[in-house]
Amino acid sequence: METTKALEIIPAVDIDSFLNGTEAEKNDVARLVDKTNREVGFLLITGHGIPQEMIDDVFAVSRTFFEGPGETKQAVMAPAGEQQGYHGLGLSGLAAKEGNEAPPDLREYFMTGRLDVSAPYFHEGDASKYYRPNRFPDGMDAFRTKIEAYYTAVETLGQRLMQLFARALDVEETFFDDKIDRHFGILSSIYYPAQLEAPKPGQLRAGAHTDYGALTILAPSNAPGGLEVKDLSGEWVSVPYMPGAFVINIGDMMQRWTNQRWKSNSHRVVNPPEAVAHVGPRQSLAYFLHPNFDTEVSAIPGTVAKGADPLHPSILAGAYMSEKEDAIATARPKRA
Ligand SMILES: O=C(O)CCC(=O)C(=O)O
Ligand SMILES: [Fe+2]
Repeated sequence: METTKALEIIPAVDIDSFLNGTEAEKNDVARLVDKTNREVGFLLITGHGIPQEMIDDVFAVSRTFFEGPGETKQAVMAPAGEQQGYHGLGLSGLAAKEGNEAPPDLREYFMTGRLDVSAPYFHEGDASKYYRPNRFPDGMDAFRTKIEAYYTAVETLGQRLMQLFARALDVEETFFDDKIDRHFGILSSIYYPAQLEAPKPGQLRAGAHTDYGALTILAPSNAPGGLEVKDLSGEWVSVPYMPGAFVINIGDMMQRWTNQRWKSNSHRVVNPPEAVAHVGPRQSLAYFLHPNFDTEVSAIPGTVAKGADPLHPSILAGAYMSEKEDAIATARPKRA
């Protein structure tokens, strides 16, 4: 499908007019966001204020890490059941979350959580499960500083996007503020290697899945073998690459929060065409915004019709996450 057609399904929104605009401009952006989130749950945003150079720096330090010595990666491996740290090639598959049998995804990734988890809140009760300390490789200072700077930038953008979402949902713009001020958002720097051998039948760079947080801020790179999302008729559409734009999508928790008014849509990362598969890797940066672990996710006022019951019971964000993680753990794909 050509880009213009794809942009009708997944529109590009300049959010500068929300961040710095008049009331009328803010409302225009909010209306468009509401429409898109109802229909496809994916949009592109420009005017977000994060310089391309900052994104490119994270791609560069990440590439050095992923293409560097195996020992460096092993040393910061995330232990089973933990997110922070390195996740090796062929160890996990996103399709498993949906209960689908599939060979492991053709990707490796490095995950960074909240930068400062020293306050007591992050250690009370179950909390420490969601707020683990980060695991950075020794002697790679640029890797750490570039990732941390980017984490802070997308963390702030995520908070502003939640304000935009609140406006789009016709609640106070600050509605989500105290529900995400101690979020357990996590940044994944993902590396999809060049494919020197053909993938196994059914094997993808990332199998079809939905994200489970509130929203995802994705910085893709312009390499063949990219992101696809389901359109209204259930056909896969390539998400267009637009320099400087982020892809924003709704996760399962936001779908629940909006009583399914907004769609947490299925997406996947396909393999590159065979002729260019060996040429190089694809990289992306995905920041998953998860609310505070003790935030109650229940239908937002106005999303349930008069006299109707909410479609889902209320659930704590942390408990919801654990449920999903357990489902993945029991459905781990077979090693290729
Ligand atoms: O790399 C991408 O473009 C998307 C990755 C993704 O969907 C995920 O990690 O949840
Ligand atoms: Fe995803």
